[in-house]
Amino acid sequence: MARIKTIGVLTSGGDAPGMNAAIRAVTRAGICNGYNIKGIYRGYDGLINGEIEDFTTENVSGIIMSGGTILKTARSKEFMTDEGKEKAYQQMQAHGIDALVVIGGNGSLTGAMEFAKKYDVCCIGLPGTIDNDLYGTDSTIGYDTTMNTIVECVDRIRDTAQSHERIFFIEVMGRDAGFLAQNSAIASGAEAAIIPEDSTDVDQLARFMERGIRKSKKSCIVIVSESPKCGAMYYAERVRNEFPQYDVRVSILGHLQRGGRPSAHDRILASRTGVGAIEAIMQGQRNVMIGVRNNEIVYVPLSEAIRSDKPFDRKLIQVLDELSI
Ligand SMILES: Nc1ncnc2c1ncn2[C@@H]1O[C@H](COP(=O)(O)OP(=O)(O)OP(=O)(O)O)[C@@H](O)[C@H]1O
Ligand SMILES: O=P(O)(O)OC[C@H]1O[C@](O)(CO)[C@@H](O)[C@@H]1O
Ligand SMILES: [Mg+2]
Repeated sequence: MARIKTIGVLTSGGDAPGMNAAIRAVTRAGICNGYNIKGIYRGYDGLINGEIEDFTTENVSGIIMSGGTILKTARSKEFMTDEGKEKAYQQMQAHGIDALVVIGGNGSLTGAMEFAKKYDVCCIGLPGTIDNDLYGTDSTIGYDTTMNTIVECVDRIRDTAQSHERIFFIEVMGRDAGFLAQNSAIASGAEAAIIPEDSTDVDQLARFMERGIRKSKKSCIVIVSESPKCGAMYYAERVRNEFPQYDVRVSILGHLQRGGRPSAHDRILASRTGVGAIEAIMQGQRNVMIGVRNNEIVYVPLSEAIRSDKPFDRKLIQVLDELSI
């Protein structure tokens, strides 16, 4: 493969706090090491449509502290087709882009992997998603900020739950992963979490109600991981039917979880992995995600990073159970 001179950077999938810090790090580390950097707007859609701009260090001034993504983002249906990928490749050629840095979640990195396979281009992934569902990195950019946002919301809901002696089911994001739900439940002192990782044969609601009643607490907070069928509404309805003596309310936190200033942790993770992406390119790495494991930068093949079985520490379930008596 010819020497890489120009690197394109894009954000894709749901925005996540810290994506701007990652764009800044890729741009500045790239420029420091002699590369041309091009910002690609609106994710893969922008690549397909040629929404591409030369980036200087000024393009990324004053953004480290902002949520969202200055490059905008998209969930591109077209990139999932062969024709879409072909158009994207043609645009890369036309703009002289030799390598792509894709900041996004498991879907975005799946797209990068498929693209790299088909066209033999260098794609480097950065783990940018609030869901923390990428394999091979301890945390993803955005996860820590979102966790803190959830905890702040739960603290507030706790005040009203206690005053009215109610059970609250609070629904949080996470797609198919319960990291946000389980850890925010521990951090906010919630009474229970209902998560996909624990949904095998146990009725999580029955288990909680049994424990909850034993505890004779008058107000309870249950964090529920989003799910198309069994979200917070579903469990609240069940309690209304099966335990009519309780006063139940639901709060779905929704997209407020994705906004806001990134935490220091996410800014540092984004900065380290952004610099790591440029170092990886300089070392001739291809088609890897830059992660951090045990405080060390790691290169995770994209095919590994998108695995759907990121380990979930079941000890966390016990921690929550024992501390919520
Ligand atoms: N198999 C695939 N082939 C090509 N592109 C894909 C593929 N899977 C996903 N993508 C691209 O990645 C985009 C983002 O994926 P997705 O909506 O799953 O979000 P994500 O990157 O996982 O982020 P998050 O989960 O945080 O929102 C998709 O809209 C699509 O453009
Ligand atoms: O903003 P959208 O497209 O509704 O996506 C929501 C989804 O994106 C995420 O915020 C990030 O993947 C999920 O937790 C959530 O299910
Ligand atoms: Mg995802």
